[in-house]
Amino acid sequence: MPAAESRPLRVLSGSRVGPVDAGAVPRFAGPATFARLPRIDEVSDVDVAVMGVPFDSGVSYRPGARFGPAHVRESSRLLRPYNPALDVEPFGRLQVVDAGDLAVNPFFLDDAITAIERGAHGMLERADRLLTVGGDHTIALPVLRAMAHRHGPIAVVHFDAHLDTWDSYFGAAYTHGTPFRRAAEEGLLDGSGCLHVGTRGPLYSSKDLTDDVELGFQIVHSHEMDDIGVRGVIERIVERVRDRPVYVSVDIDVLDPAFAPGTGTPEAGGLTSRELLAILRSFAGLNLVGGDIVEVAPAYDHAEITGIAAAHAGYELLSAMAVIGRP
Ligand SMILES: N=C(N)NCCCC(=O)O
Ligand SMILES: [Zn+2]
Ligand SMILES: [Zn+2]
Repeated sequence: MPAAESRPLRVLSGSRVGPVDAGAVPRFAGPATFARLPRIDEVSDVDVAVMGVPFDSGVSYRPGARFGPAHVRESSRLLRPYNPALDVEPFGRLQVVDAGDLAVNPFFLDDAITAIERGAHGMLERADRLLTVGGDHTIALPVLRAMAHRHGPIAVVHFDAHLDTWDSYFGAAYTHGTPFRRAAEEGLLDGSGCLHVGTRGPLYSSKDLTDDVELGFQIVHSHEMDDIGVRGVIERIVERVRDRPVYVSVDIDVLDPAFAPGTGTPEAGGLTSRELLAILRSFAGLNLVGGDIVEVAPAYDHAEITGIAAAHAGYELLSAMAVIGRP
């Protein structure tokens, strides 16, 4: 191994600029980008952009997901270039960049939603695929608008303890509990290809479930993990999504609070991080066009447990995209 001073500071692979080399610059040094990837202004071509959306004005309970993007970046410093589970170097296959944070209005929610849609739209003109890091789940609606603009109505695999197809809260239509109802109403979703995974906990009434079906969703409940296992869940997803363009929305509260305490609306009885990562990894066979990781609220996190789970979820999604993009 050459002395640190003579080594390039980044892992390079052909024309791709990868993460800062942890053998040259200690991984705890320097400003955080996702997985220590280059900033978008440091490269010319972009395959996948990771973009922060620090916004939590749509929450119904604990606030704090506005600090999610910075926390997930900090918690992603230990990710390494090679993913043995998929036998892929995601950042060698694809040019992945950190596109920084969108600056959105924390006081006027309508303004914020417009800005997020515009920001996602602009990013998709530069990058083939977009992974956003929230932020509360409200942000999925404007991102889906940008995705549907590009791909047409889209299949959504939605990991969450919650349905997020509720109608309104205190008369407000745009909240973190309503993005997928609005998306269905706006015709953004392919109603024959959507499903929730990890749903659990008390609802407001049984009508929540009948409404949800009418909006085009199937459900793989959290407790079904015990009966059908990871393989069974993957089969259910693949059967539903098939070769449709698919958007993967990961609300970190899909994990049990033991694996993700740092979130705003925690529910007992969730997935393990191992289960979630295995399912995300399997998406290497799908037509994955984008995704989000939302609801990380660092004030309730300890030892970066939630941040690390979110960082690894992002890494598996990027790895799956890299396998799909393989020549
Ligand atoms: N999207 C998240 N995390 N939560 C939605 C919960 C809405 C509710 O409390 O009814
Ligand atoms: Zn949610
Ligand atoms: Zn949730």
